Amino acid sequence: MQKGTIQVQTENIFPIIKKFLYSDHDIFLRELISNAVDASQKLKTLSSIGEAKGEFGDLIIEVKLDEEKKTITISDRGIGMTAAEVEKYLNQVAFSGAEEFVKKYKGQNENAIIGKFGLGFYSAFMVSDKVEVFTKSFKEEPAVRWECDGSPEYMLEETEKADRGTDIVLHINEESAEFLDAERIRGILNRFCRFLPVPIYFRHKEEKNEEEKEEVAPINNTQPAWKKKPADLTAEDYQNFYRELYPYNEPPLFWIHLNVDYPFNLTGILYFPKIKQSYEIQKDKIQLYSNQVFVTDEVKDIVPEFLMLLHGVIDSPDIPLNVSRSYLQGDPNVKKINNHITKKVADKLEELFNKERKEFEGKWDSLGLFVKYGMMTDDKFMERGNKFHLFETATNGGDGSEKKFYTLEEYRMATETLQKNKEGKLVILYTTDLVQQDAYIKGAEAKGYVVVKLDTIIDPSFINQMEMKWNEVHFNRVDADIADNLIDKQENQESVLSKDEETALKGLFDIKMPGLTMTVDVKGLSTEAPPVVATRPEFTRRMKDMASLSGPMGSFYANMPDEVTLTVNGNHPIYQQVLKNDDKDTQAKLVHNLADLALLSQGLLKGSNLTNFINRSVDLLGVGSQKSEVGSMK
Ligand SMILES: Nc1ncnc2c1ncn2[C@@H]1O[C@H](COP(=O)(O)OP(=O)(O)OP(=O)(O)O)[C@@H](O)[C@H]1O
Repeated sequence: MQKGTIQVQTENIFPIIKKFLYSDHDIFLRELISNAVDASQKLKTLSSIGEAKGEFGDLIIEVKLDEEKKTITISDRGIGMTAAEVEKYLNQVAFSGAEEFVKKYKGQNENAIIGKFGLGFYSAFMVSDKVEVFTKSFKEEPAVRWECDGSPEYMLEETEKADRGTDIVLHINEESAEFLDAERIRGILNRFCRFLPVPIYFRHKEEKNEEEKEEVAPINNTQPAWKKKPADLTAEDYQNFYRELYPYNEPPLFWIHLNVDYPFNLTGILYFPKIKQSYEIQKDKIQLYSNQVFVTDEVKDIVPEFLMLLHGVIDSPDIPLNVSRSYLQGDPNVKKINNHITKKVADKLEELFNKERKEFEGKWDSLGLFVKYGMMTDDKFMERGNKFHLFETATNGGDGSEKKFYTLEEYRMATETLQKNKEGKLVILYTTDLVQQDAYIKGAEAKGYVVVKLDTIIDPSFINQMEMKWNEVHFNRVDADIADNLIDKQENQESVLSKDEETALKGLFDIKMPGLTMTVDVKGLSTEAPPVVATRPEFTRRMKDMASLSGPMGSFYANMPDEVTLTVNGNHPIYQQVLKNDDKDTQAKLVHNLADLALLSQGLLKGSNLTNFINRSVDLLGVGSQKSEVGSMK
């Protein structure tokens, strides 16, 4: 057997690193500034344990753009490197001095160090023909200059440098000329470095004036709210931070401050935004940071799908950032983080619900969306959500009191006696349109039923899913049947019409109308109920609604005729007259009009059907008055 080490040819591997290390070239600046932050943090750590002596002064980082010389220089006042360290850290690709430092100084705030892989520095070659490093260690050793043109050969020599720290000079290559633009650099700094813990100043050639230089403010906020202790923050602080992140948004509803040390490291603030319209929902508003370095705002694999509606910041050094994104889903830390966030969000909602129910109800318009979405997509969250998911009543019940909110349990208690069907299932009555379904809501309320409002974009799917997930619950839209039949209790009603009369009446209502498939049912309802009620069976209506939301096949189904049931109230006095009318033509027209009125109240009378109704009504008015004239002449 033979064992050995695979040989890697640097000449071959170097171009690959340069080209494929990061797909996004902007990140060279993030990597080099992260190194400068690390160098500054290391100095603080060493000084705190007495290994670095003396004053270390202002640990600022400067980014200088020189358009004429075509250079970008990143300078720090951190620990610097000795010649030996340059050899070790910069000449060995994938040897991370950061990792070495973290291991050596475990327990000394090592989480503040960003570097991990020993590759970041090489991203400089993605945009440079040549990279120079001028560095002077905090140790009493001469400064050195390192130079490399991106080939595996480098140059290292002693040099003069007044201050401790490192200057990295990038000689920007031709293809990367875009980075010689001050606004472009400012944009990258704002994106990646906005919350780094060391002040960063951006200077470019135009600001030669020394006085002006003093006035330039750091581009970053070194102490973002999520890094502070919740106890040290007021509501205003949280709101201000939200405004800093999203200057154009309305103030958030509330927020959750995340702060975990174990078993993984996670800080952050998640905000619940105010949502006025469900179509406004924007995903991908959460920003992901690693040690205050911006990483991405595509958090798809890190937060549960339904929580992507939230806004804010998550910061974790434990999320493997440099690895391929598809790997994230399987990463155990990511899974734990996911579960933790879900739990925290549920905790917060439950706490608000228990402690400030009125306020919670007031925010239900926006909150409902998260809660429902969460309950549909995450079974663990559903268990929690059952406690604070609310049904809002359609109306205030006509007694001037406010609208009521019920949890499922409360709804069950309030309606149990009236709203159980013959199978013992609880029937939840809902409306999707307060105006359109007004008559039906009133009808149901008159019977003592509680109608709730489920009118948002996700409610149709929510209803379908909850019927499967909740036991013994059935949803019926309030116009799915006449009020008497909404809860299927199999109670028989007496009709004043004889069997023959019922058959005759049913025959009269056998009307054909384009775009509608009608079923007619003659029943004895109360004399006050309308003469005809049009209802759309829950099941077929739902199918059609769902179909209209989905692709081309969907629109095929959506264009199928509407299915309608006409319930003819045989007890209504009008039929005594209609049945006695000898003028068959007028009789047919009267019946047709009664059917049309019912369809009209369901919004189903359209196009030629509507035109016909109008013409027929005019006709009937004419016939009616003619007849009475004839009568009076007699
Ligand atoms: N500005 C600097 N000051 C002092 N040391 C530095 C500086 N830049 C780089 N180094 C040293 O060079 C090493 C290699 O840097 P590099 O960016 O390649 O890797 P890293 O920061 O360790 O990890 P990552 O690939 O995650 O960025 C660093 O760990 C550090 O020891």
